[in-house]
Order: sequence, then C-alpha cells, then structure tokens
Amino acid sequence: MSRIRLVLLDIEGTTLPIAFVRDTLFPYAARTLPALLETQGDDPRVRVALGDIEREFPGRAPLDVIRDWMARDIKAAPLKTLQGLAWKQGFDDGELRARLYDDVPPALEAWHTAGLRLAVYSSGSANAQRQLYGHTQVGDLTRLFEAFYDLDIGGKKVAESYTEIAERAGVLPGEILFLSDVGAELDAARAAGMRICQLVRAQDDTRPYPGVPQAVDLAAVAKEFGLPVA
Ligand SMILES: CSCCC(=O)C(=O)COP(=O)(O)O
Ligand SMILES: [Mg+2]
Repeated sequence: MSRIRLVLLDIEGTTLPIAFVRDTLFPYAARTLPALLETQGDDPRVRVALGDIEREFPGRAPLDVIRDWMARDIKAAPLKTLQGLAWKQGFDDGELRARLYDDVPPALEAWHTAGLRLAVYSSGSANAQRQLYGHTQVGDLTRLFEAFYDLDIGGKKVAESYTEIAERAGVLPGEILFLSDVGAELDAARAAGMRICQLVRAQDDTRPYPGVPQAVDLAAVAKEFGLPVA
C-alpha cells in the first residue's frame, strides 16, 4: 500500500463540532446577512450568488431561500459564498472564533512538522475556510494547509471531485487520506481511490458508517494509519 503523503480534511463534524456551526456560525450569518445584502449588493460575489438563487427560484425573495437553506443545512454554493462573506466580518472583529476539537491543532502541527501535506475540502467556501482556520482558539493555523477546496471543485459526494483534487495536488489518490464524518463523502473518495477514515465524534452523535475505518479523534487516526503522533 502507498505511503500517505497528503491528508485531506473535512471541517464540520471532523475538525469542528457540528454544534459550533449550528449554534454559532449559522445564527451569526442569519442575523447579519440582511444588512450585508444591502451594503455589499454591488460586490460581484454577492451579485453572482443572488443571481444564481433568483435563477433557481424565480419569484421567491432570495433572503427567504437563504433562510430556508440554512434551516435545512443545505450545502448550496450560493449560500456558502454568502455565509463566508458574513462570517468574515465576525472573524475580523473578534466576535467569532473557531473552537476546533482540542485534538486537532496538535495533530495538524505534528503532521505538518513531519512533512505530511495537509489540505481542506469542505462545503464551506474556501474564503470561509481560511477565515475559520485563521481565527481558532490557538491562533492562525492557515500556514499548515497547502490548499482549501470547496464546492467549486464539485460536490463532496461525487468521486470526480476527489480525482480532481488528487490531480491538482499532483499525487496519486492512493497517497491521500480523506477524513470525514459523512459516509457518502467517504464512499466517493474511496471510489476515486483515496484512503479514507470516518471521524465518529461522540459530541456530534455521528453514526458509524459500515465498512469504513473509524476513529474517535485525530490521535486515533494517527495510530490507525501510522502517522506521526502529537
Ligand atoms: C468554513 S466551513 C463552515 C461550516 C459550513 O458551512 C459547512 O458547510 C461545513 O461543511 P463540511 O463539508 O465541512 O462538513
Ligand atoms: Mg462534515
């Protein structure tokens, strides 16, 4: 079996509690997005996102669609773009700070120090991913990651997205270990030839997905796959 050269990490449910996204990030975006749409309506990213929503739901108020998507945790690219813009303000002014699982910063540091390559693949926009890892309980961790992949590369339940990530990284899929809490994402990564491990976090009440390796935290991932330990 090939040596693991790159670890690709999901965020929500893998490195960050789902409760932080649901109870802190989403309410912040819900509260601040109406004003953001008014004041930053000329921003091309806002215009593109609103245009996409209006095309998909003609006749509906975009803000209603956005609220509905947030309530149902729909991983739609226009929503993720707008949320990312909203959270930037909160991370910049200190109202938001990402509370990663405690096992995450030491494991990422140990892996990076040992020469393992690290990248993120999340439904959250790449902009939001950078904001989040730039403002954690232990400071700015963005330097640990070589790339931030989002839905622009394709859906997380689609094998081709993982093939594309491997190509962009210039490594064989079998040299990449993908970590996620979601079974369908792990299936897609495995179909592309990646190695996989499900994070089964007690706090997130994650259901073990049959037929895939599992770990309760990144220290357990390290043990299971012979990676450096913190
Ligand atoms: C910067 S990611 C914030 C959380 C989020 O909006 C999200 O959709 C996370 O999804 P994931 O693919 O990381 O499970
Ligand atoms: Mg997840």
